[in-house]
Amino acid sequence: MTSPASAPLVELHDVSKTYAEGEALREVLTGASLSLHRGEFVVLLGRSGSGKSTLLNLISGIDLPTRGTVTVEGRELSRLSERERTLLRRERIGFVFQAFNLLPTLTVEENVRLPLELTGRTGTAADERVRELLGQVGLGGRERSFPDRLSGGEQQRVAVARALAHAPPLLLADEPTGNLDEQTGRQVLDLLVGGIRRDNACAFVVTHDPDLAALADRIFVMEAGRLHERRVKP
Ligand SMILES: Nc1ncnc2c1ncn2[C@@H]1O[C@H](COP(=O)(O)OP(=O)(O)OP(=O)(O)O)[C@@H](O)[C@H]1O
Repeated sequence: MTSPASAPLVELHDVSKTYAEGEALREVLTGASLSLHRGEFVVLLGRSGSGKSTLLNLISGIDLPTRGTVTVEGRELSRLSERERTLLRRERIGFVFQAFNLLPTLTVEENVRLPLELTGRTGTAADERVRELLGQVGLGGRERSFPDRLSGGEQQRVAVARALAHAPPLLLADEPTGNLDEQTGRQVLDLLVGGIRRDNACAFVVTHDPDLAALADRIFVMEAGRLHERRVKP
């Protein structure tokens, strides 16, 4: 039997996803299998429309597969209620999106605090965590700014701090450096990789960025709905 320490964090077994397009059915993901473990930084490459976001949505339980199984920390997502999937996502997964997705009416500090509040963590320990994270991403002193006062890079750094706030074992990112210049992208990347290494978490990151792919422990490529693992040079 596999010991809990080495059990995969995420396991996809022969997963397919079909969407209805008018009368027709279109399979956008075919027979995808994959295991992700804590401590790994894994990159997903692939052309536009190849099925990368679909895969992220299935891993996070936003969407369910047409065939096959998706298991997160030993829980098969299709067997959970919608409410259970929402809680699992909130407590065990952090997200970083290309478009930052910060809440515009909340300050920087409030944005980062949100995942802690949603998982019932308040008080001085939560305050301390928010302060520490904002320091780590170089935004100490900007706590009370609103997102629209920040540059794109600063907003993405807040988004990284927010995704890491509740120390989720799984971090999903959809082109986290897509809107950033090279130097700022690199900073965001270092924060992301540093954060998951510190927390012994796993990051699964969709990107077109070769710098990001060069840091990966493993690389997957999506080609027209089929997932392949690419050898990474030692
Ligand atoms: N809800 C849906 N209903 C119908 N078709 C969908 C739906 N979601 C995605 N698709 C289709 O599935 C295919 C894969 O889309 P997906 O968003 O996963 O690709 P992607 O690799 O993330 O693309 P990009 O890099 O452009 O974001 C596309 O052809 C898309 O039109």
